[in-house]
Formats: sequence, structure tokens, C-alpha cells
Amino acid sequence: MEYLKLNNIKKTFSKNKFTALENVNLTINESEFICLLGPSGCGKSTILRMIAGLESPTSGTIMYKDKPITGAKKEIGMVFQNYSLMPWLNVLENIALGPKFSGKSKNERMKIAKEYLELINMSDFGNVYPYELSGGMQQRVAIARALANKPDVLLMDEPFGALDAYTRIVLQKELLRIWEKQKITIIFVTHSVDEAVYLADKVYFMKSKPGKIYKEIPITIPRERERNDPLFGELTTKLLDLFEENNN
Ligand SMILES: Nc1ncnc2c1ncn2[C@@H]1O[C@H](COP(=O)(O)OP(=O)(O)OP(=O)(O)O)[C@@H](O)[C@H]1O
Repeated sequence: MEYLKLNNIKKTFSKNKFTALENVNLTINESEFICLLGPSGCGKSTILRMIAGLESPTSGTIMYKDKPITGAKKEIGMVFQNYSLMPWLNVLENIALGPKFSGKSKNERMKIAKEYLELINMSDFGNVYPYELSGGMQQRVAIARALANKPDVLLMDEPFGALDAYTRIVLQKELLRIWEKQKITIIFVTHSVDEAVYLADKVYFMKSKPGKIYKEIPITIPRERERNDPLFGELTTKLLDLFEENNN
């Protein structure tokens, strides 16, 4: 059985007849950490939205455990760049939202929410409202909220893009800790070469006009990765060269 497979995907938006993606083939294994990297407009978010079942391909198929994805699924969760927390709910209530929609009792959902609050090291912040938290903390809560649905696959669309450099590094490390503990599959969209090399098992570098996957780069640096590892520098240069080539 193949875990997650995109077969010859084409995506044309009917509104403007714009072909955003063509010929996209991608096979993702269970528990892998994949980064989609590439210039603005190459279709990274469109790929995520299709895997999430929020858009459908114009042609081609997306198979999850050998079944086509035809709409949103509980097994596939998503985290966006802009936190998307409900401002009128406190942290625990935000995390408990998914379990609430899936019909869990108040006791059960609060138990689940506390478990994930602990996972993100924010046990003391359950009663706090999103506006009282820093961007980094809000994004931690958004991750916990997605995980509380117990997804097998987590789609992350530039989740750290709006954070300052230091917070971003801290959350990258946190995310790896959570990924190793939860053994989920992560598909992570980023513009940052450094972030992709730090996080991914494999980086898929994409090209635009039309968007396609141009190269698969396995990141072979042993974990925990150090940015001063010579291989880190080598892979970073290789990916930066791909950006350069794609701009010419
Ligand atoms: N609903 C839509 N209707 C028409 N065109 C769209 C739509 N959504 C995306 N596009 C276009 O499809 C292309 C791919 O968009 P997408 O957001 O997937 O790219 P991206 O690589 O994620 O970009 P960025 O890195 O800037 O977020 C872009 O040219 C975008 O303008």
C-alpha cells in the first residue's frame, strides 16, 4: 500500500483559466517529514489545499492509503500561517474545538485539550485568550489544536513565516520533538531554505509557470541537526542555487 500519492496532478483555476500546477507526481511515506520549497506562486499552497480536500485537482488523483481524497478528512489536519485561533475562546477551548465537533463530551474534550497543552509545554496558559499571547505561543496553540484531532498527516502552510527569527528556530525544534513523539507525517510549505534543511527528510523544490516539482533533494544530515554541520551548508547552497537558476 502506498501511503499518500499524487498522480499526475494538473490544477487549472476555472475563474481565470490559470494553470497553477502540471504533471505533479509525489509519493509520501508514513511518518516522513516533507518540505515543499519554491518561489512564490509555484503552487505549494495549492498542493496542500488539494491534499486537505479543500480543492480538487482538474485532472489526476490524490490517493491516501489507496483511496482517493474527495473532501476534508479527520485524518488530515492543517495549520496556517496566521494562527487562525478563535479570539473569543481561551486556549483550552480552542484546542478542544476539534474534539467538540467530533462529538466528545465536555470532560473528554477537556482531557484531550490538557494533554495537547502539555505537549506544547503551555500547561499554565489554558485559561488565557489568544490576544494575550505572543505570535509564537499562538502558533504553538494552533499546532496543538490541529493535533487534538489526532491526524495522521499534518499539513503546515508556512506556519512560522510570520515569526521573528529566534522564535522561529525555537518552534522548529519544538515541532521536531512533537513529530518524533507523535510519529505523524508532516508536509510543510516554506520559502526558507534554512528551515527546509533543518526540518525535512526530503525537500521537493518546485518551479513556477506552470508549477511543478523540479527536484527531490534528500536531506541526509543526521538528527539532531546542527546548522554548523558542513553538510548543512552544502545542502543549503545546493537549494539556493536552484532558486537562482529558477529566476533566470
Ligand atoms: N483560487 C484561485 N484562483 C485563481 N488563481 C489562483 C487561485 N489560488 C491560487 N491561484 C494562483 O495559482 C498560483 C499558485 O498559488 P499558490 O498559492 O499555490 O502558490 P504558492 O507557491 O503557495 O505561493 P506563495 O509562496 O506566495 O504562498 C499563483 O499564481 C496564484 O495566483
